[in-house]
Amino acid sequence: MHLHLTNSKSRRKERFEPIDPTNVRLYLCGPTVYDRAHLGNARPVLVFDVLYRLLTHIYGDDHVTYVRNFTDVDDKINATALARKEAGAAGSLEDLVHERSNETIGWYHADMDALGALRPNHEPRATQYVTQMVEMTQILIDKGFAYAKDGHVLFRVREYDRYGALSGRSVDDMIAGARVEVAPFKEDPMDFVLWKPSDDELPGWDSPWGRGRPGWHIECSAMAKALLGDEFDIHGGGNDLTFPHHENEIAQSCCANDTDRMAQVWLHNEMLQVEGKKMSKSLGNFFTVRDLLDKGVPGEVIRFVMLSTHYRKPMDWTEKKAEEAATTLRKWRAITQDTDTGPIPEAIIATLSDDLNTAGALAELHRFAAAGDAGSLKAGASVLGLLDDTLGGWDIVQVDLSSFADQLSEVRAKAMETKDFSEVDKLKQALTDAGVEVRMSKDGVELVPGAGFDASKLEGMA
Ligand SMILES: Nc1ncnc2c1ncn2[C@@H]1O[C@H](COP(=O)(O)OP(=O)(O)OP(=O)(O)O)[C@@H](O)[C@H]1O
Ligand SMILES: [Zn+2]
Repeated sequence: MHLHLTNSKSRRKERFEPIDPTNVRLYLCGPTVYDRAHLGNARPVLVFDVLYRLLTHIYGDDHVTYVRNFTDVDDKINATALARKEAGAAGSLEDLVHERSNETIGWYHADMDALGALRPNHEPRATQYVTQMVEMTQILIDKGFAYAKDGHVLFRVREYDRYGALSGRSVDDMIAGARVEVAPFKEDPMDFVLWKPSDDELPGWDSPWGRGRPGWHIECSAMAKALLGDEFDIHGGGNDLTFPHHENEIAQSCCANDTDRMAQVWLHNEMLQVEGKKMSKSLGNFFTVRDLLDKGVPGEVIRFVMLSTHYRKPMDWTEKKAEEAATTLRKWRAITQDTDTGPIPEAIIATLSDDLNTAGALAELHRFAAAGDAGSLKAGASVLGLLDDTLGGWDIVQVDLSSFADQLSEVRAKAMETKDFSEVDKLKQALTDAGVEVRMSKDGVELVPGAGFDASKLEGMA
């Protein structure tokens, strides 16, 4: 059995052969740490988490190196720090910038942990690799691929004849379709920034081109090189990063390192959407992972919903999907409660090896559940990071809601006679507050625990 992945570079599903099977190397572009992650930001993390789990299963725990960076050089981080300083916060601006990044990284860890995403082997912060970024920029200048002008350093896109190969577009097409900035310090509007000057009061680093800071793209090229080498196996991110970010990473790395490729496989997830549009900060159509967790949706339910659509397809988050996931997980948790994990079923590995078919793997788990094969269910689920004892926020106490349904029927019957519905309303409210959906019809009362169901809120009421 072999792992196959769709390589964005060839636009084909290819058999995966690691460069070095004793050290399979992955890089995922991480978040810019200026604010809470929205649900869309969690998608690449969960896709890579399953990939990481699958690769460690195939090649061994100590034979996979997974790097995900933090971009902690950013105007919005600086803006928050400045606002805090102006509001009288203690410490230098530099301290406040650092404080903001640390705070956001803490949130990110808490949120992704709650989704059961394993921590990567390395989580470099851009600010720790500025020396390497300056070095790489200097190499590009020395080779004629970049030039310095007015405190800026720019990459000369027309010098790299393979530019555009990843997205399969010509430079001219890309210029036509992109918002490329024309600036007096650019030889060509297509050229992109490797280094730019920094204001005196903002964070900056000394460089041969004056005090400044790195551009976003060079950050990933330098961190990937430092931790994974000149060429590595799989590079990923959302497909919104293909152009220009990944195209620029390839240009920088290949030209600086004299290589034909940066990564052998480029893996891109499709977008999480809201009414047909990418969920994004700039469109304002987002909610955060924390919003959902705070509403009582267990991390495991979020994870299940995200994995129920193949990573190369766009998807929506819906309440209905969350309800269904919660129902399934509650059932599976009940089945596997006292079960020892069995051997990992081949069917799960085979399905995931077919381009990370997570939806297919969930269908396999449904089959194990239907057949009452609790050992395979638990073992198979572990590769997807599900049914894990460490996943919190999840009430697995099996409550019998039937006594509440009886109670509600009784009070309702009484209220029909007295015409005083206050007791009915009170009980209904208590159930709703505990995350139970109350359905009343003339045929009776039906109670359905929702994704945010919290059994502890019903204690002492029956
Ligand atoms: N709606 C989405 N669905 C799936 N992945 C997404 C979505 N939005 C962003 N991503 C991915 O999240 C990761 C982190 O991206 P980044 O920090 O640049 O996001 P951001 O700038 O906070 O988000 P936005 O794109 O909303 O402005 C990237 O891999 C990006 O491709
Ligand atoms: Zn990147």
